[in-house]
Amino acid sequence: MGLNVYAPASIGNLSVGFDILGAALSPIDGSLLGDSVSIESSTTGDFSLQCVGRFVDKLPADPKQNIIYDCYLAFRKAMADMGRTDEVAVSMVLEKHLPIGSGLGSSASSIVAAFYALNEHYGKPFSEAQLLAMMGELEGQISGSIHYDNVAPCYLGGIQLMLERDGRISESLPVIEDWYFVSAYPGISISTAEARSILPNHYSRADIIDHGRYLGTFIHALYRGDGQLAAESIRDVVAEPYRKQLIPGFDAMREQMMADGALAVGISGSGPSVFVITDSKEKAEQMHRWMQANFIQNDRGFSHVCQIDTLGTRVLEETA
Ligand SMILES: Nc1ncnc2c1ncn2[C@@H]1O[C@H](COP(=O)(O)OP(=O)(O)O)[C@@H](O)[C@H]1O
Ligand SMILES: N[C@@H](CCOP(=O)(O)O)C(=O)O
Repeated sequence: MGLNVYAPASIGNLSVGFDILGAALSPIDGSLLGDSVSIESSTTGDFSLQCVGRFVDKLPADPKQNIIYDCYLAFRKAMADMGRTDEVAVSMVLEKHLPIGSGLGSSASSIVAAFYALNEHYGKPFSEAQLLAMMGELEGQISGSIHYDNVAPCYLGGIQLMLERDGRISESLPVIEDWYFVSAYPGISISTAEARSILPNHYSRADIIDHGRYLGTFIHALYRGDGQLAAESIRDVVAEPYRKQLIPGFDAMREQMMADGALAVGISGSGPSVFVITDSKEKAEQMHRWMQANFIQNDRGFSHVCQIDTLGTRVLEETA
């Protein structure tokens, strides 16, 4: 029996919660914005990985350099640690729909889809919390330090707040139902590890106070269902001031979106994708068209009107 698992794109940080907030996204036109992984028992007895899809060309040529292979090794080791050593290997197919270094949680999407598929395939040996811990570790292997703000929303859906306590890595926050997100990827690549390395090691007291106030207000406003206050609190004093120069036209884009009635604008993850929040579908569609005409740099770029994906990672198809 085979399975096809889909893991949605995500916005790390949501501007106001560096490494501690993240949201999963679904395009409102029903298209899938995320990687998917198919899995079945290997007929040769060896592990195999085939990669297909629009953004496959920037993946490492050797399947054993793909993060999916590391997920497989980590999963097998964890099963061996629980005494399951005689399991049959698997054949996997990765459909790479998220560009690498896009700020849309591309590596997280592959990692989450792979672990979810492996767990389903081998009869769910691990709990949600155990899987999430493994996903975070693999994400940390890529970006240089463990951060759950992509893997958690990608896996669990919604807006996730990282608690990082034993057994409670992340918890869902309330979602503002009428928020539309325009998610625009300009078509160039930024390495997460490099975008982390340019950030300061220390911040001023004023920045720390602002950061605490904005994040606290954001979470308070979500629980009150006050979308206006929540959006006004989406301000980034930690990363955007340092990362925005890596994104061509960022300031002009922000100015235009605010003039067009955006509730909030920010960098998606470590960029170069950006997100815009509005409470009107019509405005979101107008902003999406502006992004297509003005922000996207080349034919690899794209823009989508999205809402929060509350489902998270799921099985799309089971085959006999
Ligand atoms: N399945 C995969 N998906 C994404 N990146 C992968 C995958 N396998 C290996 N990689 C490597 O991991 C790194 C991901 O870079 P990163 O900037 O963290 O991307 P993103 O921010 O999009 O997750 C790249 O060097 C890429 O070659
Ligand atoms: N919190 C991380 C998020 C990185 O997201 P990605 O989609 O760019 O991998 C960071 O800002 O470094």
